[in-house]
Amino acid sequence: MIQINIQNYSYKNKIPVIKNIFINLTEGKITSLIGKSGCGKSTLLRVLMGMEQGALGNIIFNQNDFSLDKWNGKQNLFSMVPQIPHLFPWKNILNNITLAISNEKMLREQKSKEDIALNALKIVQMEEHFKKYPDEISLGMAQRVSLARALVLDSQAILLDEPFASIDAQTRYHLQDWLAHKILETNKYAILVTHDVREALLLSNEIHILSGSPSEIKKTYLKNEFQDCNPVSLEKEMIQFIGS
Ligand SMILES: Nc1ncnc2c1ncn2[C@@H]1O[C@H](COP(=O)(O)OP(=O)(O)OP(=O)(O)O)[C@@H](O)[C@H]1O
Repeated sequence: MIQINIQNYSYKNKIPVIKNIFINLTEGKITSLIGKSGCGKSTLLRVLMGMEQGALGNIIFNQNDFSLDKWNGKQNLFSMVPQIPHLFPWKNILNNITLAISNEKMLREQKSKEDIALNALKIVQMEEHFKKYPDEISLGMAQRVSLARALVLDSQAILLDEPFASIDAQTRYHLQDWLAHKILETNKYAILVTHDVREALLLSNEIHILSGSPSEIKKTYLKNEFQDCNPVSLEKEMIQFIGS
């Protein structure tokens, strides 16, 4: 389990954006965060990535207690799959992945960076496209490459920031199902930020609703509580909490 405790975080203007965030992540499962635009979901992910510093709180993993005041971009517990995949257009798909592989990983696994990258592309079913360039693949395929890149970083947890937001409904449906299986198969922990209540209900083990100013967790839904509920009335209830 990864225990996340963010007491608060403010940008330099000192106005707190988030407070009292307690989240427990479970191996192989997806935990979703839902909230209004601007409530601080991406900020929360950026704090976990060590991209924003100065948060108060701690992260506990494998009996290690990491204080957030020492947390920075060198952390290797989390990696992120952004909403828009950031692939280098001048590198082919294979080299977009090899770039993310450290020399330590190569030595540890006794494999070339190319072999490690091809294996990650295989997990996301993109190995046959390895020679293509980012402008020769679809957005859904680019999202899978972005996930492969997160996988080679060897982080325990993957932070997914609205990964399906710009993808058409049919591809999204396919990728959602596929993603949940990959998280389980690779034993990763995952946080999914989404605006889509149905997506959260479909994929998550646990859903946290963020609202207020500063935002905090207003309501938590556990899978064993929501899996047998009527999805339409549950969706209505959640939307009310999102707006509160
Ligand atoms: N670098 C920054 N400096 C100061 N304030 C910021 C910065 N980045 C974001 N904010 C503010 O922090 C708040 C939360 O922004 P954030 O992007 O985390 O929201 P969000 O919930 O992810 O929104 P969305 O759903 O639209 O992506 C907003 O009020 C935003 O204006």
